[in-house]
Amino acid sequence: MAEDTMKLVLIRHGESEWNKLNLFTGWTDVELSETGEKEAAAGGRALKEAGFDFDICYTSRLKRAIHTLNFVLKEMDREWLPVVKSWKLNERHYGALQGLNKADAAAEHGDEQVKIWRRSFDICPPELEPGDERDPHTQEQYRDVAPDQLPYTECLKDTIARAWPFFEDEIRPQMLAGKRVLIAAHGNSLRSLVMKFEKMTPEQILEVNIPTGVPLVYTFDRDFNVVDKQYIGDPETIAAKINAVANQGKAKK
Ligand SMILES: O=C(O)[C@H](O)COP(=O)(O)O
Repeated sequence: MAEDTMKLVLIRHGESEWNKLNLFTGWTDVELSETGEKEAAAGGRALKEAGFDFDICYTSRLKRAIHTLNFVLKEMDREWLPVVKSWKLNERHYGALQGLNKADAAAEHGDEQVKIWRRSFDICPPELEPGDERDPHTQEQYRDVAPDQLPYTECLKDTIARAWPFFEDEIRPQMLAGKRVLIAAHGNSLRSLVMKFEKMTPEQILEVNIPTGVPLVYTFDRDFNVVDKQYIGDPETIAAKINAVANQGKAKK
C-alpha cells in the first residue's frame, strides 16, 4: 500500500563568495565561500543523523547549488545518486542589479526600494541590456535553452512561472511514485516553491527568508497539502540566520 505521506527536502546553497560580500548575485555563477562549504557539509551530516535517505536529487545550473549538493551527498555517502540539473531551479535573475552591494543600494535608493527589488512578488529589478556580459543568452550554461525562455531580469512571479511547472511536471511524479527527493537550489527559487506549497499570498511570501545550508523538510499528504514543515538544526541558530538574510538589504547605520 502506498504511504499516505511524502517527504521532500529542500536546501538552499551554503554561503557563496558573493553572499559574503553582500552582492546581488542572481545568475552570476559564483563559488561557495569556505563557510558555505562547511554549511553544506553540516547540512549533509544533519540529514544523515536524522536518518534521511534519497533516491533522486535536483539542482540548478549554478555551481553554488551544485557544489552544495555534492557536499551533502558526500557526507551521506550518496555521491552515486542521480542528479538532474535544470536552469528552471536557478536563482531569480537579478537583472542589472547583479554585482551591486545590497547595503550600498539601500543607502542610495532607500531600504524600501531595495526590499521591493528583493522581495516584491511582481516588480522586477532593472533589466540587463541584451549582449551585456551577464546576459544568459551569451552563456554556455544555457546553450540548450530556447532564447525566448531566458530572462534579462525576473520578479518572483517570473521565477514561479518556470520553477513551479518544473516541480509539477518533473519532481511531483517522482514523489508520487515513491521516490525520496532532495532539491538543492537558491533563496528565491526555493521561495517560489514554498509559496506554492503553502498557498501563500504575495504579502505572506514577502516576509519569508530562507537561510543558507539548512535542510528544510516538508511533509505532504497524497494531495500535496502540507502536513508538516521543519528545518533540521538548532532553532536559535536558524532564526539568527533567517534574520541575517532579511537584514542584508538594509543600509548600514
Ligand atoms: O541572488 C542573490 O543575491 C541571493 O542569492 C538571494 O538574494 P536575496 O535574498 O537578496 O533575494
